[in-house]
Amino acid sequence: MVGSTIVSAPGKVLITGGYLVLDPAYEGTVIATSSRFFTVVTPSSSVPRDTIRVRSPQFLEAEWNYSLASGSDGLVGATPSPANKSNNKFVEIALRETLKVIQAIVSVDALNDTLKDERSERCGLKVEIVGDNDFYSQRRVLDSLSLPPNKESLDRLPRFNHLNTPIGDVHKTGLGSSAALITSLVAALLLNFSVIPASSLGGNRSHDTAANNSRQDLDFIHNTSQYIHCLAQGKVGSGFDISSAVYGSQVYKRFDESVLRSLIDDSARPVPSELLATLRPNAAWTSQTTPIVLPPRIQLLLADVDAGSDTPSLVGKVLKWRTSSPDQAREIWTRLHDDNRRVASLLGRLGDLARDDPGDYSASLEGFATAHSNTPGGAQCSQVLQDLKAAMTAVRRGMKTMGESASVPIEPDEQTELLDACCAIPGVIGGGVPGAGGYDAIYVLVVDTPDSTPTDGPCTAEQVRLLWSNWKSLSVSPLQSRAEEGGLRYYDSVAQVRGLERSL
Ligand SMILES: Nc1ncnc2c1ncn2[C@@H]1O[C@H](COP(=O)(O)OP(=O)(O)O)[C@@H](O)[C@H]1O
Ligand SMILES: C[C@@](O)(CCOP(=O)(O)OP(=O)(O)O)CC(=O)O
Repeated sequence: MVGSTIVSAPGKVLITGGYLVLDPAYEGTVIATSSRFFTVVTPSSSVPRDTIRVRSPQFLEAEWNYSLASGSDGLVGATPSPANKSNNKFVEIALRETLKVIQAIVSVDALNDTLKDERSERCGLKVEIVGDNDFYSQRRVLDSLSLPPNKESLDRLPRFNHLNTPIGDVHKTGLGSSAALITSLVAALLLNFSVIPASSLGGNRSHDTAANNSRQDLDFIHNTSQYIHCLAQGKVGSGFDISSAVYGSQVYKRFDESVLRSLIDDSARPVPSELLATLRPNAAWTSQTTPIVLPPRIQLLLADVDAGSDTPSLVGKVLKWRTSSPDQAREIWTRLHDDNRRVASLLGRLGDLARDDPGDYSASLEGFATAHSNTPGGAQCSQVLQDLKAAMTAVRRGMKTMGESASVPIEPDEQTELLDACCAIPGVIGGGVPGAGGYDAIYVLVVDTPDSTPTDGPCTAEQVRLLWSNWKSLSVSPLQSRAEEGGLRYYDSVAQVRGLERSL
């Protein structure tokens, strides 16, 4: 096969369920973002034969070569070249383990046949990886251009902007770069070596059409990506990030970690047939995903507060406290569980109301956004909006209580002050600290005003962004991401992705 295989996977925002989702008894609601990671895989004569060359053109010193050679077991493995200037553990493990999985399905001859250029001569494999700007803090870039950290400045940056730094020095924003990277890379490799047909990924698909694509193939990509991500991270997390990268926005319940435990703990590293037996979709994978879509005209806003909390250390402390104070923890978990479920179910209810009576829905949103209780809107819809606001406030309170009880800054006071100010703006439904919380980021759900609607002043989203740019006690920088429902996507050519050709 000659030509590029291009796959993208979205980032994530866990709006409810932080910490709870680590336990299979509880779920989390995760929203996939419009910000995506793209992997482009091309058999190419510009790369020496028996070599995989990976480049991340947004970073300095970000080229890694891997030599392909058959080991004593007859399997083709990928070994990092000693000339590489740095390691990339996530990429290295993804290449090594995906190649193993591929060879459990296709012969070495078939694998080598794929590595041919347009003249049918043996060649190497070029792998290019880029992520949307939101995955990395752009503050330093904006500073160097003397631009303030606001939406207008970010809109001026090219897509897949070069960060002028090695990957290890970049500040992350919490959208889950490694999960989106691994998922897009694993999928692109499985497609390139014809283990999975491109049709299983679809194009701009919604959850409905995804159902028509091969769920089994998506599940296989999911299981393989979960395994590789756990191996690279050195732990089995809840996996909500990989799940949303594959299937899109959803209510997620984790898999039982025993399905991966022996593969991760096996220092001898499993052989391809063992890997395949576990990673092929089977009943041991117990995760549950229920697609979720934000209701029409409800917009997700995100901001990075650039203090960067360390998720593993927060998680360790919270889980330790949960074990040492089981009764108090159970009470908090139970209450949060109810409030989290209420948020998901009210979002679904709003979506139903929008479908059943769009006029009434719009009027209710207008009333909510302008805080005019006399705006003609359906009583039912207005009530659901108020209930959603109350449920989101309760979730915030629960997360704050969890943090205070475990002596961990899940929603630190500085964030509380900021979120309270956001939530006081008419049209803001609620907000919170995504995922594990800390000083990382905040999210806010707002009523969106259609461009065609004449407004007296700035719309809710603009008012929120104005608040952020004038906020003094924390440096708050907006992100550009919107909520999206979709997961993995396949593209026929780089021209289908705005800014991709220029960035490579
Ligand atoms: N553009 C990229 N190209 C290659 N590898 C990347 C890229 N962005 C991130 N990574 C990999 O992901 C790692 C970051 O993973 P992690 O610390 O888990 O962050 P996150 O919380 O964003 O997932 C980096 O060290 C690097 O190995
Ligand atoms: C605590 C958690 O439940 C949620 C963490 O969510 P984040 O979005 O904060 O995660 P990182 O990408 O690792 O920063 C841990 C988990 O579910 O694995």
